[in-house]
Amino acid sequence: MRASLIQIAVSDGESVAARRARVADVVREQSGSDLVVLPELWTVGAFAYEQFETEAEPLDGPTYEAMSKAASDAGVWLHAGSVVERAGDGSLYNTALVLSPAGELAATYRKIHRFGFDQGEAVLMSAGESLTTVALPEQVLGIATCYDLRFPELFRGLVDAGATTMVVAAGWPARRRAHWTLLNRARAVEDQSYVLACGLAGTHAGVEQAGHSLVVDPWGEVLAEAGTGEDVITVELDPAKVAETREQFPALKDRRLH
Ligand SMILES: O=C(O)CCC(=O)C(=O)O
Repeated sequence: MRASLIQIAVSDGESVAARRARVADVVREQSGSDLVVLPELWTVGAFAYEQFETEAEPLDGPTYEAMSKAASDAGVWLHAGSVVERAGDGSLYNTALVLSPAGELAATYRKIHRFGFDQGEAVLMSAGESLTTVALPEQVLGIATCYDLRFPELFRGLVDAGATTMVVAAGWPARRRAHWTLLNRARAVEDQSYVLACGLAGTHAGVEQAGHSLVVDPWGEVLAEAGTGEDVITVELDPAKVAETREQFPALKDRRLH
C-alpha cells in the first residue's frame, strides 16, 4: 500500500486558481500510489483569514471539481486536504474532502477544534461535531485536521471507530515545529496506528509554515519526512503492521477510562 504526501508551498503571490491547477498536476503525477494526501486549506492558505469569505466554496465547488478529476485521472484515493466550506446556511467550516479513485466524494470531515483562541479560524469558522473514518480496501483512515492533533481524545475516538491510519492535514506554523513532530509521533505510539501528517510549506499571510510532513509507523518510527520546501514523500505501508503491533504490545486493551 503506497501513500504519497504532497507538501504544498503557499505564497501570497500565487492565485488560488493557479495553485489549484498546479496541485492537480502534482496529484496526477502520483498515479503509482494508492493514497495521496494534501495539507489543510492549501487553496487559500490556513492563515489567510481575510480571504476565507471570498474563497469559501460549497462541497461540490471548484476544489472538489479539480481534485475529483485529478483523483480519477491518477486512479488514487485522495485526501484532498481541506477547503473553506460554505454550508447551506451560509456558515463556514474547515472541511476535509476524501475522494475515491473514481473521483467520487467518499467522505467529508469538518474540523472539530478550531485554532486561534478568540481570533481567526476560531471566530470565522463553525466547529464540526462528528468524527470521520473512511474504509479503504486494507485499512481504515481516521481523519483529523491540524489543531486537532493537540486533542488525543479525538484520536482515541477514531481508534474506537476502527481507524488504523490517522491522516492529519495541517498548516502548522514553523515556530511550533517541535510540537508537530512530537505530537504526530505520540499519536502513532499511543494509538498504535500509522500517522500520515501532511503540512504546508512557505510563508503566507506573514506566517512561516513548518513543512516537515511525516509518516510515522505504529511503533512511532518516522518512515519519511519532508524538508521545509514544497516536497512529495512516498512510503510503503504494511496494513498488517497495525494489528501486529496491537497484538504484540496490547496496551490499547488496558484502557480503563472510556
Ligand atoms: O496547534 C498549533 O500549534 C497549530 C494549529 C494550527 O495552526 C491550526 O489548526 O490551524
